[in-house]
Amino acid sequence: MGEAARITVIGTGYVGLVSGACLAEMGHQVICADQAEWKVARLQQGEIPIYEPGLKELVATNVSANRLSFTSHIGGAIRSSDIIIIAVGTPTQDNGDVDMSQVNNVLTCIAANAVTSKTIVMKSTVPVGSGSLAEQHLRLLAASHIHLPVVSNPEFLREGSAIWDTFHPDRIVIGAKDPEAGIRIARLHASLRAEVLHTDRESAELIKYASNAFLATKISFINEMANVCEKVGANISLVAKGMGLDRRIGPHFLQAGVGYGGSCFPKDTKAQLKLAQNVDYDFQILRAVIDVNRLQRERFVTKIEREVGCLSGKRIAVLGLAFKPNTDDLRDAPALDIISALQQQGALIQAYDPAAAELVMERMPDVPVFTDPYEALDEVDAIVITTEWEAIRSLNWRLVRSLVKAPLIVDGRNMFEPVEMSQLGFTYVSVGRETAMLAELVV
Ligand SMILES: NC(=O)c1ccc[n+]([C@@H]2O[C@H](COP(=O)([O-])OP(=O)(O)OC[C@H]3O[C@@H](n4cnc5c(N)ncnc54)[C@H](O)[C@@H]3O)[C@@H](O)[C@H]2O)c1
Ligand SMILES: O=c1ccn([C@@H]2O[C@H](COP(=O)(O)OP(=O)(O)O[C@H]3O[C@H](CO)[C@@H](O)[C@H](O)[C@H]3O)[C@@H](O)[C@H]2O)c(=O)[nH]1
Repeated sequence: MGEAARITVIGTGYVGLVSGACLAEMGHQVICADQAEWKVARLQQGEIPIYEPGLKELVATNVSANRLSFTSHIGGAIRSSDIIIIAVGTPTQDNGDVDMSQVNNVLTCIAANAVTSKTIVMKSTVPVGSGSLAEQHLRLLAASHIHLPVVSNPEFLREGSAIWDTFHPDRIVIGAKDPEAGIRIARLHASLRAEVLHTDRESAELIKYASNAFLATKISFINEMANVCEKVGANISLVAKGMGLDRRIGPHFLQAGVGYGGSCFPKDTKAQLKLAQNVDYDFQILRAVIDVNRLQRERFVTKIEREVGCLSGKRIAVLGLAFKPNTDDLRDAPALDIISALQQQGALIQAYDPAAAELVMERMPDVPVFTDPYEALDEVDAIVITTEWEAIRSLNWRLVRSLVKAPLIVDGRNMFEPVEMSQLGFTYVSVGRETAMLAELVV
């Protein structure tokens, strides 16, 4: 391992908490600071405010080893560290511009509290040029003898596998104007055997948006292919498999369904589109990616209507509410839009999610959410699957068949083999495989 560093991570959300705990595990001395006192209080009591597999254990181990602590006294945390990692939120505003207010508040706080020079790491996803603006902001506010170089070190972790991703990154991107600051940040990750790409700061900032935009493009592309499959009687699972075997394409992010959600792809694609507009460039592909993703949710609701008929008064079980499995994150979760659309047409929802139930009850108090999936399935006219949780895959589907009023499954994540579900007595409708299913049955 390289030398242990004294680090403060500001923002203890999905990224800050995971990064802080992982850096502590790598041997560094880490303070996680957040302005949300309730969050810090829970963390100090050993509770984890989010659901992320393995995080509770990782935090506990490093707190016990005195390498990790939590505070809401951000100034004190800044003063006692040499490296400050910014991991606060950068939501998109209604016009597509990135809301930098959380980052700017942190910068002001750093300038006010830095009595010695420190390296500032921008881990939040920020538009190109933000690192340069941040450095100017700090230079204006901090004492003149204090050196506060800003290094861009975008984060690529996925929720649900965030710890694995942090310890096994495909690459670590470091964008620095001050080469020594860049090397200092690269050294933090010396114990990981990962490729480190040193770039200028602007390129590093853009790599993050470009990566998310490209992954979102793959998803919208495969969803459009799925829509074509439905019209021509092909099976999108086989089409994706055949495409993915080409090493130039690769098998990942070709899972058709209700489209992408979450805290990143929706906001980062919109931000990138706006960023291009701001420099007078019309990023046409990205506009289509965003439109296709919105339409994919609407198409899915239409598909449910087509199968169920008039939705008024119909009981619908919606299985899986978080935007993806293994997280409780509901930010831009397709399930929530789909539930609202079904409710607008008079459907009576019975929802289930293994991790996000409590959060949904807070956010949508009129939606009954069950923690026992079988209760959600009782006497329903249709089952709608919106997130591919293992807990849903491993349900006793024979038992489910006996509980429901009508044996109809509309699967927005293509979780099952159509033939197997048909053999269990269900009418099974998924995305991009409907006609292919009929063909298989005929054979
Ligand atoms: N969630 C992901 O999977 C992911 C992955 C890669 C990158 N990112 C990027 O990382 C950044 C953080 O995302 P997140 O999902 O962790 O956000 P989040 O909303 O979960 O967490 C942000 C935290 O920052 C705290 N905060 C806000 N202003 C503060 C301030 N002035 N001082 C101290 N704390 C403050 C909030 O209380 C909150 O706990 C965003 O820019 C996001 O785009 C997110
Ligand atoms: O083939 C696929 C793959 C994903 N999805 C959906 O896409 C969304 C995002 O999934 P995923 O990328 O696994 O999760 P995130 O945690 O949002 O991670 C993305 O966003 C993060 C925040 O920027 C980045 O750090 C990650 O690299 C990037 O994968 C989810 O709704 C998935 O259901 C699909 O519909 N089809």
